[in-house]
Parts: sequence; C-alpha cells; structure tokens
Amino acid sequence: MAAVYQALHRRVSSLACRLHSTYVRKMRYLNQLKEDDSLCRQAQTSGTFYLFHNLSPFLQKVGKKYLVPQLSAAEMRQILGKLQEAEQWMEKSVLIGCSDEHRPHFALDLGALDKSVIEAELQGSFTNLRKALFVVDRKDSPLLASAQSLLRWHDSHQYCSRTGQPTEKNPAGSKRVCHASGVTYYPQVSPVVITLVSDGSRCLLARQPSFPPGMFTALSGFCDMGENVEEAVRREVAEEVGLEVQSLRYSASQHWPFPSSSLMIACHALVGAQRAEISLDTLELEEARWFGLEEIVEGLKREPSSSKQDDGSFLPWFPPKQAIAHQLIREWLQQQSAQTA
Ligand SMILES: NC(=O)C1=CN([C@@H]2O[C@H](COP(=O)(O)OP(=O)(O)OC[C@H]3O[C@@H](n4cnc5c(N)ncnc54)[C@H](OP(=O)(O)O)[C@@H]3O)[C@@H](O)[C@H]2O)C=CC1
Ligand SMILES: [Mg+2]
Repeated sequence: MAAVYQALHRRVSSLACRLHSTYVRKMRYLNQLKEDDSLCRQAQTSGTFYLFHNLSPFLQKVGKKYLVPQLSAAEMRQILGKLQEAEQWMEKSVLIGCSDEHRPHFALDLGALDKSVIEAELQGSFTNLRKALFVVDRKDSPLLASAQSLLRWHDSHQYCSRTGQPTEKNPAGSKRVCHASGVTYYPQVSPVVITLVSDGSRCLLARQPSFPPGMFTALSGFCDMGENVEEAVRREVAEEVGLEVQSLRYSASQHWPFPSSSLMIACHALVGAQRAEISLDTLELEEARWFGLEEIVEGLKREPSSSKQDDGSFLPWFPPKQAIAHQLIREWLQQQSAQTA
C-alpha cells in the first residue's frame, strides 16, 4: 500500500512540477542539490565551473570585453590533470546557481595551484574582484560577487569554533559540519544600511579617507545586533553626521562582497531643513556635505579619471551603477526633477 502511495505522490509531484514556471522549477532544483548530497555529486559531473585564485575570478579579455568563462568538468579534468591535481577539486567546489535547463554552475578556488600555468593554459587572468565587478557584463557581476563571498566564507570556516576540529562542507557548499560537536555552520551575511539623506532640496554625501580621491557616496553602516533597519539608519546618521532622521523610505537591497559578505539595505531618509547642520564624525569620515541638484547631475556625468583639477584637487564623482549607492542617487535625482518640473 505504501508503495502505491509513494508512486502516486511521485506522479502528483511530477505533474505539479510541470505546471510550475521555469523560475520555480529552477529554485526547487537548486534547493534539492543543497539537500541531496548524492544528487549534487552527480550534478557536478555535468556542471560548469567558474574559477578563482585566492578569491580573484578568472576573466578572459576578448577585444574590449571581459568575459567570465565557464569550464565543463571534462575541461577542468584536462587542465588540472596537467597540474597533477587529483579528483578532489570537485569536492572543493561550491554551488552558485544553474541555467534554466538545470545545468548547475559551481565556483572553485584554485589558490593552491600555480596561477601563471592556469592563466597561460586558459589564456586569461585572475583579476582582483574590485576591478572585475566593474568590467564584466552587468549580468555577471552579482554572480562573481556571491561566488567570491561563498568561497571566502568556506576558506575562513575550516575549523569548528567550539572544538577546534576541522569542519566538512557538504557537496553544494551550503553548510559545514563539525562531526566532533555536531555543530552545523551556515554562510554568514552582515546586514548594512545605506542611506541617502535629503533635506528636501539637497542630498548628503560623504567620503571616508580610504576612498579614491573625489569619490562621495551615501552614508552606510553595519547593523548592530538586535537592531531593526529603521533603528540602524537613525543611529548611523546620528553617529556619522549628527542629524536626526524624521522619516525613511526603503528603496532596494543588494548583496555586496566587501569587506566579506554584506546585505546592503538601501533607504532614503529625510531630515528637517531647519536642522540640517552637519556635525562630522571625523574618526570615520573625512568629509560630508550637502549636494544640490546641479552638482548631482554634474557628478553623475563625471568619470574618476576626469575629476582631477589643475591645482591638484578633485571634483566630486559618485559610485558606478553596479553599486546600490548609485541607484539611490539616481532615484533622488528623479524625485527632485519631478518636483521641480
Ligand atoms: N554597494 C554600495 O553602494 C556601498 C557599499 N558600502 C559598503 O558598506 C560597508 C559598511 O559601510 P561602513 O560605512 O564602512 O560601515 P560602518 O559605518 O559601520 O563602519 C565600519 C566599521 O564598523 C566596524 N564593524 C562593525 N561591524 C562590522 C562587521 N560586521 N564587519 C566589518 N566591520 C564591522 C569596523 O570597525 P573596526 O574595524 O574598528 O572594528 C569597521 O571599520 C562597507 O564595507 C562598504 O563596502 C558602502 C557604501 C556604498
Ligand atoms: Mg559608515
């Protein structure tokens, strides 16, 4: 009787599956790969692999474009065979997604191998992620960012913090387990609020001493334990520029791989125009000031390379479109333009 029920259940599931959208089927398949180790091992043999070396992704320059190559398991075997790397490379890879046709994508860090040999063999180069994110096709940036964050997390969680014993990753790389303590570790993400403060007619941008010269961006800060987004925004704005937020509006969010793995939660905040005097936290910020509409329009057009002036000073420019700060600034501009039209 149980067998009949199981067969029925399988038929209903497969029928339901066929009725689902491509997206739903894809998400369910990825979840299955995370849960079912033998299915994931099997999937690795037909998957594609994105390569990293000490967390720098492998890129190929074709003409003016930077491509992010995906290698098949057979191609991987051929290259790694030359480097005398045994089969365990597959065990080290982490699942980062799949195609609509359910071909799984994995990422793998080959940091233990000679980088120049792989680069020569594959005719490309391992490129620092900060550069890579801004030169590859827009659709590839989030993939590289999340792959690097996951690889970094595995690299820094190889031992159990309770027993000091090695932890073991599951084939998909969605968790690590310490067999001595039974503790399961899951990849960590730090929530960060990023806020574009406005006084109604101007917006506030700031710079840290470590930023490239001339670059200004919205205020940001890590959420404290126990804080909600609204509290984190109010606190960060108060701490960094001494202003009190009156109201805030959520805009969007973005995964950001720096410094390790952050979830950027982007908001617009309003402060009273009568209470807009900045008091700077000089421990964190070098400068913070109000920008009017015209200055924002000019800053968005400016390239970092053209911001230097003859006297050695720098005109302001803003983060590129891949950063959520850029989106916040554009949204503010649209809103202001609509109000003044
Ligand atoms: N995508 C985008 O558009 C933008 C992204 N960002 C990102 O937002 C992040 C946070 O912004 P930032 O203004 O620097 O943050 P904060 O204002 O919170 O200040 C950073 C400091 O907070 C401390 N800190 C607290 N919690 C953490 C944690 N979980 N991880 C690391 N440091 C922590 C560190 O101090 P200490 O070292 O003294 O312990 C760090 O130097 C940045 O790393 C940046 O990459 C920022 C702007 C734009
Ligand atoms: Mg900050």
